[in-house]
Amino acid sequence: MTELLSSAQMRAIEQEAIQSGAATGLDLMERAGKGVVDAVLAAWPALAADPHRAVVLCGPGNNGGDGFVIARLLRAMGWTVRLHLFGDPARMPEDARHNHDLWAAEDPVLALDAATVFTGPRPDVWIDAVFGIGLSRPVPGEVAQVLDADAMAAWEQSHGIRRVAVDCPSGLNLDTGMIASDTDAPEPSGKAGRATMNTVDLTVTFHSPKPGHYLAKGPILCGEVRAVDIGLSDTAPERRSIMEEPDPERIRLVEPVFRGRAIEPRTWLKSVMAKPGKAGHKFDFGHVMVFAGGVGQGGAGRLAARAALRTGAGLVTVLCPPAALIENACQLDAIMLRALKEDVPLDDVADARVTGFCMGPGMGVTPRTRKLVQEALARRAGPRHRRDPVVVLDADALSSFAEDPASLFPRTHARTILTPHEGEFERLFPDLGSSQRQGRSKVDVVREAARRAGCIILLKGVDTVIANPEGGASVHVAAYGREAPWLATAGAGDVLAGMIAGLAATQASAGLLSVAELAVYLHVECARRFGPGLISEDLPEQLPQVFCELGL
Ligand SMILES: NC(=O)C1=CN([C@@H]2O[C@H](COP(=O)(O)OP(=O)(O)OC[C@H]3O[C@@H](n4cnc5c(N)ncnc54)[C@H](O)[C@@H]3O)[C@@H](O)[C@H]2O)[C@@H](O)CC1
Ligand SMILES: Nc1ncnc2c1ncn2[C@@H]1O[C@H](COP(=O)(O)OP(=O)(O)O)[C@@H](O)[C@H]1O
Ligand SMILES: [K+]
Repeated sequence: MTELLSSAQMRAIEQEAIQSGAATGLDLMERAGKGVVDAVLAAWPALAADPHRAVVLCGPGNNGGDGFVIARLLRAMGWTVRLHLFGDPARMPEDARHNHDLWAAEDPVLALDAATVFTGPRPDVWIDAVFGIGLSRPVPGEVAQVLDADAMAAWEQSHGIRRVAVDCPSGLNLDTGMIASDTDAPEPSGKAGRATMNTVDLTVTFHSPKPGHYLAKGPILCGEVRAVDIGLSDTAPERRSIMEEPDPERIRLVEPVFRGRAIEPRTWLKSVMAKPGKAGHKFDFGHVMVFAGGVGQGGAGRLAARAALRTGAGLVTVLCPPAALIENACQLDAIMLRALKEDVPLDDVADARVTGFCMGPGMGVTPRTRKLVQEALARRAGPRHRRDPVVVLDADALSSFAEDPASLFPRTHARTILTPHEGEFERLFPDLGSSQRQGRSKVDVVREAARRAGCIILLKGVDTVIANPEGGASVHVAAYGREAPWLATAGAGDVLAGMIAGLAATQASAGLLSVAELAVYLHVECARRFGPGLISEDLPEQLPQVFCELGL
């Protein structure tokens, strides 16, 4: 997992380095500028062969200061650089001002407006160093015009220009992934409130990536993200072991990376899953009960059940109303089946060996669903188990509490996870819904929801955020080479709920949040492995091959 640093954490680490005498602000700016130039040449080695043309856009703060360093380094390599500044040099912070002066002593500082920028010759490389973590309000109109997606069309063959952002495409908020003028939900298209913001090919950030590179519009705008080392040390770098829950102070990115290095995925899988390398009886790997709906409503539950079995649960049973028994019996083999009559308590059908409940998909939004959820949440660990059964609440199990979410929250426990999509999330947390965020990030609201609900919350999407009540949070993003648009298909969420239940019910020693992280990762791997044409039934069937390819 890579730790994603907020702007405030990044500033604190920088200040610590400066105050301790480890580096000066100028050193850091020089290393940042050099890091960008190196990253550009590494991304497009042909650019290193001979001098090219660059346009560098600089802003009034230290992001602009980085831009002045980049311009100077490219100039020293013989490049032709046109530099445009937004803001008053006299008011720039000291280090940025110093780099401005080094540039201005030899070359002009041009105005940053569309007329001046686009009347110059077509560059090979375009560097956006206008705003970074210091963005505090919407980008001013004249700058927005220059950064507009269509503006570059003023040059011929503009698609061939290599577009590079320093820290972030200017206008992107690195804490939230939103564009400064956004007031509400992230849109999938990258359309900003003002105009369509330009996307870049490469974003070079410093020391560690930031949440905004992965949340909301970040993945649409940033192209590829490279974090370059500028010699800062962090006092809290992934202090925890790989299977521990995240540090409440930090946000982590779900990926097979540990202590800053890529690790073999199997190391991660083995640390989270119970089965690899262990002998045991089927009951040693848990029993998941999945609740299915009535006649004609069983598909979602069956999908979840199949996913639970394929992820490694020793046994999986589908519970359904008696009238739906035949329908389910026709479709299930390895998965067991039991009828649950309307007036029968859960304890009558679930013995002490049940280690997980998956509830919601297809169950129906009914008082009966509410009652069963309450009964599942009241169950405690059986004599052979250390932990209470995991309870995964999805879909109708969540919507059944829409009228009175507060009646659910006192009953949840540490082995409860709610897996809403945005609509279900808004039903339980109306003030945290996507139209109510007002500058709060998806991580902020999921953390708040987890605190309120007293359990783990996983809010789905291209960016999936998982948080626990202590504030630990993870982000998984299906982007940057792991796109999975095939998951936008009915039932994909049911499969995810089943995967979480199946992994957690095995009584793996990793915590539930770590299990959920792995489930989300595997879910996307399954979709990517199958690719176009995927329907939800295909997802669990990919698991054996995905496990194999990940080295299990
Ligand atoms: N913090 C660190 O550790 C490092 C920071 N560096 C660079 O410094 C940047 C942060 O520098 P700053 O804190 O100076 O912030 P920025 O340079 O991102 O922006 C701050 C400046 O922009 C103005 N501003 C913000 N939003 C505006 C808007 N919408 N319209 C007009 N003006 C606006 C502010 O008044 C301020 O003058 C980073 O993004 C990074 O590029 C690097 O030099 C390396 C080290
Ligand atoms: N475009 C996409 N890219 C990546 N993941 C996606 C995409 N669209 C949907 N998903 C994932 O697919 C699942 C859909 O779940 P959900 O909305 O509950 O659907 P359903 O109720 O039909 O099962 C979630 O895990 C979500 O994160
Ligand atoms: K920038």
